[in-house]
Formats: sequence, C-alpha cells, structure tokens
Amino acid sequence: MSKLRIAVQKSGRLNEDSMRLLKDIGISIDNGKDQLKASAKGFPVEVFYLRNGDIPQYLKDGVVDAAIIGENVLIEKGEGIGVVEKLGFSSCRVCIAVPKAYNYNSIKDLEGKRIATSYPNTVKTYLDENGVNANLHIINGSVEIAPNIGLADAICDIVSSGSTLFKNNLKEVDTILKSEAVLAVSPKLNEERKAILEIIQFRIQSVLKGRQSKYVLLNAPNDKVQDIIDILPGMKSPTVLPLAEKGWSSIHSVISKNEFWSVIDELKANGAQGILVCPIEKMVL
Ligand SMILES: Nc1ncnc2c1ncn2[C@@H]1O[C@H](COP(=O)(O)OP(=O)(O)OP(=O)(O)O)[C@@H](O)[C@H]1O
Ligand SMILES: O=P(O)(O)OC[C@H]1O[C@H](OP(=O)(O)OP(=O)(O)O)[C@H](O)[C@@H]1O
Ligand SMILES: [Mg+2]
Repeated sequence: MSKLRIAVQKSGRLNEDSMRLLKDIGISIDNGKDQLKASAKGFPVEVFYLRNGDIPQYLKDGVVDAAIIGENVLIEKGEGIGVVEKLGFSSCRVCIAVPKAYNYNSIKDLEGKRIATSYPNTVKTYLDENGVNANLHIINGSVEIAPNIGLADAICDIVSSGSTLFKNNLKEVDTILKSEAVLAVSPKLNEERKAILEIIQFRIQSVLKGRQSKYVLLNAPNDKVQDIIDILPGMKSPTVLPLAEKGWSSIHSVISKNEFWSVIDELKANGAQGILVCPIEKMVL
C-alpha cells in the first residue's frame, strides 16, 4: 500500500504545533534527531522534515503529497497548490511598515521608494494592484533592520505581536494579507493517497473542533432547567440528568471557546451552580 508523504517544517515556528497536531490525530513518529524522513507507526504516512520556504516547490513537483505550511508562504510561491484545511495556529499577517516618523497616508506614498522584504511576489502583486512602482530589496531575515541601516524606506514582513516593529522604531501602515498554518495539497496527488488524506482531514477536523470547544457540566434547580437550556447551544441538545438531591438536575453541554465567558456569566445569572468546564480532546460530529 502506498503511503501519504506529508512535509512539516524541520525547525522553526511551525514545527512544534505541527508535530502536536500529527500526534493528536494518531500519527506518532519515532524520529531520530537528524532524520529528515520518518514513517508513522500503524498508519500509511511518511513525514518529511523540510524548510518551510522549500515546501511549495516540493508540493508542485509532487515529491510530497501534503504539507503543514504557513499560508503566507503559499501565497508567495505556491501557485496552483490547494489548501484543504486551516489549522488555527501560527497566526500572523504580512504588512507594510515604515519608520515611526514617516508621514504615511497610503501605499501610493511608496512610489519610487525602496522596500525591503522576504516576500517579493506578494509585495509586487499588491503594488501592481495599486498602480505603484517601487524598488524591492529581497532579504531573507531581519528585514526590520533595513530602514535603520539606510537600506530601504519601508519594509514588508510578517507581524504578529508587533514587538519586532516596535523595537526597530517602525509602524505598521498596511496589511496585505492574514495568514495561519494550513494543510496544503500537491496538485499531483493520486487517488490512492487522496483516500489517506481524506482520513487525515477528518481526524484534523475532529481535533480542531475539540480545541475550539469546551464541555460544560452544571447543576440547577429543576424550575431553572429550561432557562439554562435556552442559553446553551449544545451539539444536538443538552443532556439533563436528575441529581440525587430532589428538585435538582445536572446539565451537560458543549460550548464554543469564544463564547465561553459570556455564556458562563449568563448561566450563573440564571441559577446555575457548581459549573465545571473541561477540555475536549476530539469531537466527531
Ligand atoms: N512572529 C510570528 N508569529 C506567528 N507566526 C509566525 C511568526 N513568524 C512567522 N510565522 C509563521 O510561521 C512560519 C514559519 O516561520 P519561521 O520563522 O519559523 O520560518 P522561516 O525562517 O520563514 O522558514 P524556513 O523553515 O524556510 O527557515 C511563517 O511562514 C509564518 O507563517
Ligand atoms: O510581531 P512579532 O511578534 O514581533 O513577530 C514578527 C517577527 O517574527 C518573525 O521573525 P522570526 O522571529 O521568526 O525571525 P526570522 O526573521 O529569523 O525568521 C517575523 O519575520 C518578524 O520579524
Ligand atoms: Mg521567521
């Protein structure tokens, strides 16, 4: 039986979360430290450890079938490569930044200026869309230093917390795109491997849904049960069980992590007591 070849970043910002996701979907790998390729135990998958920036070419060539990669890198050099799943980690944005004192009104202000970046195609497309001509300086790292050493008037790079910009006396003035880690697929994927990918996708969705949700258990007097059910969305409908103490019930449900605090406040206000909130490992709908 053929194996699905999945690329992950060898080391760097995506590596740890990528390996955790593979582990959570039941793909465990015995990886010797310097091994660049490893087989999963009990599942038809091979994992390749590569540079994030090299992965688009491997996908295009069909040397790997799928990859966990930053969407920003695919947009930069992954033409024709499909994204089948957003993975919810390594969120960042690709931005234009200029020195704090720069009087910036719009991208048109960069006409004829020098922009340092590791994302030339992304910047070029954005400049073209806005009818701006600028000179691009391609550098592979520490882009934020460029304006301070007189190499460029502006930069285009990844921003997350904004602290690197701040430390280098720069300000973010335009967001070109938002990115997160994604599961990308080679255009050359064959039918047999596609079937393995579908199993992986299903497992990833179950893990991600679990990560986005919380399991809530609470007690309430019976006359409050309906009010509380109306607040709780639940997967189908909440589970209601009688407590040993007469006149009381236990209610179980699933709520989204995002609405967690507002729902908890509402539950308390409607008579809920002894509220327990538990993580969900996987959620299969
Ligand atoms: N500060 C950040 N916060 C969140 N995500 C980030 C941040 N910086 C980069 N990323 C995301 O993580 C990906 C990998 O970044 P990292 O710096 O580890 O690799 P790299 O040096 O660009 O790539 P390579 O593996 O080719 O050396 C980026 O493409 C981006 O999607
Ligand atoms: O907004 P922040 O939270 O400060 O993050 C942004 C910084 O993170 C990335 O660099 P990284 O640390 O990955 O270093 P690198 O340039 O060597 O890849 C990116 O290139 C920015 O410099
Ligand atoms: Mg980096």
